[in-house]
Amino acid sequence: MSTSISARQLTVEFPIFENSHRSLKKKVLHLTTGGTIGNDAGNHPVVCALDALDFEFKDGDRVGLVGHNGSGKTTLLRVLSGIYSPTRGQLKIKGKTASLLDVSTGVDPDATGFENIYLRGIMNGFKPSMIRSKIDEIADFTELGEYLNLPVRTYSSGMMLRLTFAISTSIQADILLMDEWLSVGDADFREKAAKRLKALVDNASILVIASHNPELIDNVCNKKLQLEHGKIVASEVLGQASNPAPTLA
Ligand SMILES: Nc1ncnc2c1ncn2[C@@H]1O[C@H](COP(=O)(O)OP(=O)(O)OP(=O)(O)O)[C@@H](O)[C@H]1O
Repeated sequence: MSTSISARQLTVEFPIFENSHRSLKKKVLHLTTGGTIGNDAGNHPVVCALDALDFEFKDGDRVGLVGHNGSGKTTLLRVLSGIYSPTRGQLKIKGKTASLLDVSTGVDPDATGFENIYLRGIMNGFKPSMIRSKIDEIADFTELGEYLNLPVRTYSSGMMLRLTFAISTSIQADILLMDEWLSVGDADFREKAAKRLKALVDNASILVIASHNPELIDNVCNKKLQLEHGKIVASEVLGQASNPAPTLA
């Protein structure tokens, strides 16, 4: 089965629970950032974060989402990952999706590192036997040793990132979703993490990444979609992506 993502008139609106929305609307009307403030069919105020998007991504696509703050990049990644449902329109996804958005979401601070590896596997729908087969590899990659037997609330932020990065990148998927290129840990770990991430990206059929770094988009992507106020305002085919682990500022 070939991997693909197809959107027709894909729209995501967020209701605004705010009494003074009329004055709010006036205030934000002239801002250059953010989705458009309007009303839904029931005349309730909403932010239109994605406004009737049409696009098609196929095998081999490395899509870079660019645009100003609040233009809708994260909302698009979240709707592709299933965190949000479209308010209107259609979204058809063929293939298994892995999301590297919000990698720390769902971590239980009172559970140990090992238990968190297991819990995340269950949340991702894996059978216990499958999780057990991956645990050693994930544990080795973190280099956290005996700390994996301690509750993660005792971890430093760098240790926590090692764990969540190792867990999130242990799943092979057809479609990979990223909000900026992940870069974690101290110098040695960062190099190791970059290799692991590159392997994951290379093996995915489709990559969709949002970034404010033009160099990253040029290095990694072969398509660029520019969003403004929740709409696609430009779509560009880039040169052949060389797909290296990018150097980040
Ligand atoms: N949960 C939410 N509730 C209400 N409005 C939201 C919510 N999430 C996003 N928005 C609005 O949707 C619009 C798009 O936001 P989004 O986070 O997708 O932008 P972005 O392009 O990822 O921005 P950035 O580059 O700053 O990360 C913005 O106007 C934002 O205020």
